[in-house]
Amino acid sequence: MLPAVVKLCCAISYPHARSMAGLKRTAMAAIGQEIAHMKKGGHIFLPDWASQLKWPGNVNHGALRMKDERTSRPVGLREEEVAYLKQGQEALQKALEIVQDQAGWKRETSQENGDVIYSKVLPGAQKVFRLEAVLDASPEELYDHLFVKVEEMNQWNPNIKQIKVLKHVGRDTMVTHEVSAETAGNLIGQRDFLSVRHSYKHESCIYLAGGATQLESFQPQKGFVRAEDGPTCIIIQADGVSSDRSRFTWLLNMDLKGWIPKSIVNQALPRAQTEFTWHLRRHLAEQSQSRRAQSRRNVLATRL
Ligand SMILES: CC(C)CCC[C@@H](C)[C@H]1CC[C@H]2[C@@H]3CC=C4C[C@@H](O)CC[C@]4(C)[C@H]3CC[C@]12C
Repeated sequence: MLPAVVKLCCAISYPHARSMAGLKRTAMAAIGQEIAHMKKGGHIFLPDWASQLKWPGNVNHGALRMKDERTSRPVGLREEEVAYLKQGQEALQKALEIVQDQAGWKRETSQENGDVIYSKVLPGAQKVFRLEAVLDASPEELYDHLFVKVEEMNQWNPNIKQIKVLKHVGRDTMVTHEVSAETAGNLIGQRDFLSVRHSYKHESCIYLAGGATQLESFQPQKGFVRAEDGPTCIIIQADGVSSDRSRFTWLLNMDLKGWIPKSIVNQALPRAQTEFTWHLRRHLAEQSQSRRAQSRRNVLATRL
């Protein structure tokens, strides 16, 4: 299929390509070479430039423009896998653009523990929420709970009924299916989501991005309204003061679909963020408690 499409494109562009001169011609030749490389052995080998995303000019995460040492290496990926990787990278880029555009954010709630939720209405009337919190865990630990052990999330978060990884693409990208739990009063029925999730580590920052996707073998299921999550991201930054603390920024950008009054959705979403963070904190506290108990047991065992 791909070779046929490439041939067709070449045929269509041939008259234009012939009349090109100078740099344009050189660029055409380079693209042609890359396509030839990509076809090798039925696998698509990502060229170096594939990981170079187009970042907006004045972002403070501009360092992301540098190469990601894990994806810049040519990796043997199938065509479909490359598509998921690209979707994940694009979700990250779009989500960061939303987070970093400082205009128009309104404070929704601020809590005694310092957590703040801001909201903003995007062009097209979609309202997004941004939670800022400081958590008692290192970035690696949060990455472990929120990305590596994503399938265990429903064990500590009752708002998530079920979560399954349907596909892994390398270490940093996956396709997940989530089912939300019933909400209090059941004003909003259960939703299911099919998302591509992508993680990106850069220096002391970890990014977890997500966006709605499709999988042919996984059509919307009867009885569920398929909602759309993303482009969304969580940014985890090491806290300057302590290595066991992280700054947590979470952009919730969710289209719940179905016929629910806007006012209800706009209350449910920041509440879901607050609850999620509450359960995450409780889980982290339990984890560090059981770690401490284990190390006490280890000390005792070595003394005996
Ligand atoms: C308002 C009601 C109907 C929906 C509430 C459920 C929401 C809060 C749940 C459903 C699915 C959940 C997501 C499932 C998977 C991930 C990937 C992980 O790496 C970070 C958290 C994240 C992004 C979850 C955030 C919370 C989430 C969006």
